[in-house]
Amino acid sequence: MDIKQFVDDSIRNIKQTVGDKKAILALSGGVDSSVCAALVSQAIGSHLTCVFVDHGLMRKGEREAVEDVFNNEFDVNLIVVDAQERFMTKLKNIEDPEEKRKIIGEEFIRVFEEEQAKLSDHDFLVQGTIAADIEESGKEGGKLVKSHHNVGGLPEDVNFELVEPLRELYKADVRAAGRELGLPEPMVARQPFPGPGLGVRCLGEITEERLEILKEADYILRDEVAKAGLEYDVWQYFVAIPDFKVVGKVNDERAFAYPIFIRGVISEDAKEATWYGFEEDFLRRLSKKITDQIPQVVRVLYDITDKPPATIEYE
Ligand SMILES: Nc1ncnc2c1ncn2[C@@H]1O[C@H](COP(=O)(O)OP(=O)(O)OP(=O)(O)O)[C@@H](O)[C@H]1O
Repeated sequence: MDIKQFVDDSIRNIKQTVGDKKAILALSGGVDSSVCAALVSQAIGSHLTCVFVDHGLMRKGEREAVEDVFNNEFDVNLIVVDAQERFMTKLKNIEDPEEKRKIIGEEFIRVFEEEQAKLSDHDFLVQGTIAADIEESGKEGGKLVKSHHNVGGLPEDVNFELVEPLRELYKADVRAAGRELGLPEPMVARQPFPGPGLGVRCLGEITEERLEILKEADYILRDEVAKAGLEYDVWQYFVAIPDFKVVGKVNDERAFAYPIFIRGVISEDAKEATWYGFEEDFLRRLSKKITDQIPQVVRVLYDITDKPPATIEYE
């Protein structure tokens, strides 16, 4: 595919469709919605309003990266909604993974609807639907493995006209379009990240304490992977934290603190995955750094399970 041509044609089409009206887009900081935002902004500039919902379940630095790029590099109207407390309140005492996903998805839609209600002069809704999304949703009779978190779930009575400029693209082309539009490489090359964010990596009930530990450990892992130049070798790598403690020994004293799980996999399409074999030195360095920098972690476990029988994520 000629990406430059695609970008030019899309910008022209979007200009024609939206004209001098306004459009709204839910921006997650993920590849699809970011590329969509960049593309549409080239066509209609600040007539595009991007709503980024900070539910507190993003990785460390992600909100700042989105703010930096879309406030400074692109001419869009960016609204960042601080919704951490709202989400934490809804998620209190909820342990079941499916219920957690459902609550996060529903609450996201509610927040988005509230923002959209304030923008009554916006006639278009831009969605980062890509070819694979359409193929996936077209499949009949698939068993529910995980409930889906998507703006596709927005209620039907919303009076918007849809704009979906990426419908015909596969992921590699979406990334290429992002590069063509000048999005920063970390945003364009971002590894797959679950819709409910870190909510499904903070196992069982989500607590602020464990969420913080998770964010720090995940930050260290990403930093080490980047330093080792492995970002493009490992398909997905992340940390999960369970909701139980284990015994350790810190400064010659018994400690009762958290273990964390590290997972790294390679995969083509997430349907199957093989665990990634990090070098021993890498794992030693990582484990030491995490336990040195995060006193609440006394054990680092590396997951050596393929999918199947495991899934990539833990919940
Ligand atoms: N925290 C959020 N703030 C704003 N929009 C969001 C948020 N989370 C999800 N969305 C919206 O919901 C869509 C679907 O979310 P999902 O997590 O399934 O991502 P996706 O299909 O991989 O797309 P993306 O790459 O844009 O994240 C996103 O494209 C985005 O429009």
